[in-house]
Amino acid sequence: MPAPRLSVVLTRRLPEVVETRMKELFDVELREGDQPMTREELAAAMRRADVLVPCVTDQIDANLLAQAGERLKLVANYGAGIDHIDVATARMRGVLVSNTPGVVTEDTADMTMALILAVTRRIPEGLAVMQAGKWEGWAPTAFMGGRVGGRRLGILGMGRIGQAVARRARAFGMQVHYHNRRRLRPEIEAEHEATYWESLDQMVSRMDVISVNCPHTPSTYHLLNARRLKLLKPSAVIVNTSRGEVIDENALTRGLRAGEIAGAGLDVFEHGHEINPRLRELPNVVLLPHMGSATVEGRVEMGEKVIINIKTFADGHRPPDLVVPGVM
Ligand SMILES: O=CC(=O)O
Repeated sequence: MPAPRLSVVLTRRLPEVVETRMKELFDVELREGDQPMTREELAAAMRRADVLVPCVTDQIDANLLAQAGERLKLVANYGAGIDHIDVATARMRGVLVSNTPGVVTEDTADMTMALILAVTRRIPEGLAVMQAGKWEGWAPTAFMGGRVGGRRLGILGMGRIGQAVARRARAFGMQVHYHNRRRLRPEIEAEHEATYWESLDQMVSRMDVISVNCPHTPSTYHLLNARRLKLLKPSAVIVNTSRGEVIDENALTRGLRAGEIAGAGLDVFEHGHEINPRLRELPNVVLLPHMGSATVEGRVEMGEKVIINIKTFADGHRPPDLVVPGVM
């Protein structure tokens, strides 16, 4: 007799091709609307599923895991970041967690570069003038931004995405610097022509652009706190396509308002989609709705990764993208 199909509950709508493939393979429960589940709905889903497929908008904390049913065996996250999942508690309760690394790398690095260009070249200001029908023609001193070529880029977190940003930045003529928990192997560092800074304080104080590309973990929470933000040159720009919690958003907002920081490009925020309203008022800030990995190709590949993780688990093996507590 074939083994019963796994019951898989999706907390959000996924691209259609992903949902269709999942329906062929598993006993899938799709979400009807595209609103995130409430906590009650999440708790109920975790009681009836063998596998839960959440994403960044779902907080899978110890409290919810304590309410999970006996049958919940795998949380197959749709996304690379797993800071919304209490992986250690899950593991203690015998629930595995997997994610979708790798497939978000290039798209997120593209978005990082787009933000660097948007802020330094004042693209949103130009767009606003055009959309308002207020352009009065070319002028020698209008919309002067800064040239990215020759600027020093400090990458905070030189993992897969940080290195993909480095490749792009060099193609734009930027000088690449980085800070990482561990220094890269010499041949990788040479490949990126990157300068390593052991001291984050020193790197922050010398860069023209800082790009946040490290995951959010207890040790990176507010890594760019009020004290470090004060070290930035007043001409410096910060971009963040990783997680908002790495920057103290209120301190950043104060610094931008006071002219102590020249600009920011933010795709992620400290409190999900609750954004410090003052950020929206600033002309030197480009805000995006967490769309770093949002390409059709990327979102389908993320779904394919989720499917491979579930299928491998269903076949009795360790999911290839198993998240090990404490390793991210
Ligand atoms: O933010 C997106 C992800 O974690 O994949």
